[in-house]
Amino acid sequence: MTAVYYEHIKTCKQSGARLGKVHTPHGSFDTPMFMPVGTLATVKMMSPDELKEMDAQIILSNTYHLWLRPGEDLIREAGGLHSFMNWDRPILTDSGGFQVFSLSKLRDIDEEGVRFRNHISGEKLFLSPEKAMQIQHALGSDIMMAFDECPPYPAEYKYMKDSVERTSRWAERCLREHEGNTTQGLFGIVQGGEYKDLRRQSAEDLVSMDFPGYAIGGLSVGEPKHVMNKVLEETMPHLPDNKPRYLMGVGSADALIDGAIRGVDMFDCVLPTRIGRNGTCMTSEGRKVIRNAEFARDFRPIDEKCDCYACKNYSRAYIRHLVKSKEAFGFRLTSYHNLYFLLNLMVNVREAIKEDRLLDFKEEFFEQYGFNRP
Ligand SMILES: CO[C@@H]1O[C@H](CNc2nc3cc4c(=O)[nH]c(N)nc4cc3[nH]2)[C@@H](O)[C@H]1O
Ligand SMILES: [Zn+2]
Repeated sequence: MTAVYYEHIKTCKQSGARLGKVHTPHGSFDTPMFMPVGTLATVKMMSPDELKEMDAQIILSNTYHLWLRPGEDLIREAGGLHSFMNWDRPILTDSGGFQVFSLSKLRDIDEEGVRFRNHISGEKLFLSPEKAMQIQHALGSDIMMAFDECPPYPAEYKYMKDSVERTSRWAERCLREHEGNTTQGLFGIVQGGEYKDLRRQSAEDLVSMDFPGYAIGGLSVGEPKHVMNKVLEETMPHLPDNKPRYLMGVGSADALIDGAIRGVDMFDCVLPTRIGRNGTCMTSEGRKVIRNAEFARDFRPIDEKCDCYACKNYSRAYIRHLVKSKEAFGFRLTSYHNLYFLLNLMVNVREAIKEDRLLDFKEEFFEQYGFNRP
């Protein structure tokens, strides 16, 4: 049995979405699942106890950021990321490719890897498939990601084809570097942009290398929602049913539901904590910008249908006051609620799959959230 493996529980008769579990060396998690992002070895503003309180079953961290600061050697000396950040449940680490492209201006890519400048110190750096594996080995994450190129959206067909073929060659180099490692699972990342034939080629290349799981990359990079859904529908048939599928960087409520319907098992996004830090909350009636004047004397909870710590104990007026005053506790409450909102959404999605009614759930949720409103 590999370090990371998928257990299929059932498929929703109404939607085709699947209920499952992913088993890892640090425990298992239910799918479909949302994974809170802890880029710099912390899910911003949240303690591990609070994350457990909201039943976060797996969190993310990031190779690029931790390599730059504090450095993978220090984390290895600490006994790995789990002991460094006191999190004893599963951790998934992204491989750094995407972050190089989204954070470092001066960079160039060739067969060997990516040369770029450290976005903090400006020093010249080089990241290769092998280096990305070595860093994740030092971090000790349960699920590692292959080193890939996530081309900008949109990208020319020729560029995308060359990039997909290089990403497949890089995936082989990652597997070679990872050989013999029995305590960490390595996922391949499917690329190909919005080109159906390139998505197929990328998926077939990676499936032939027999990864324990597959991510769908190159999305949530500014493309319209219908393009994301189309790419998912065109990619899923080429991925095996007995392995997890992870849609990278996706985190709005509607995208999580639409992704689960199209067979996605794992999601991550910085959205809940990022918008929480500027005083915006996800609620069952859509997003509310709690810092707005309309909430100054509103003594209701953020979301009257939410039973999270923030909604059980504090009002919109109080949280608005804290956020306007730049009080950290205010951002802790909005972050806590937003993470809870998405984790709880996935609890409801899993329930709906169990009861073969995920399409009905989607309709009810979209109606209430206001997605269907013209
Ligand atoms: C919508 O929020 C913005 O967009 C990002 C989320 N979107 C996203 N797409 C991704 C694609 C890939 C990929 O193809 N490969 C690898 N290795 N990692 C990836 C990570 C990704 N994250 C947030 O960071 C935020 O800035
Ligand atoms: Zn709440």
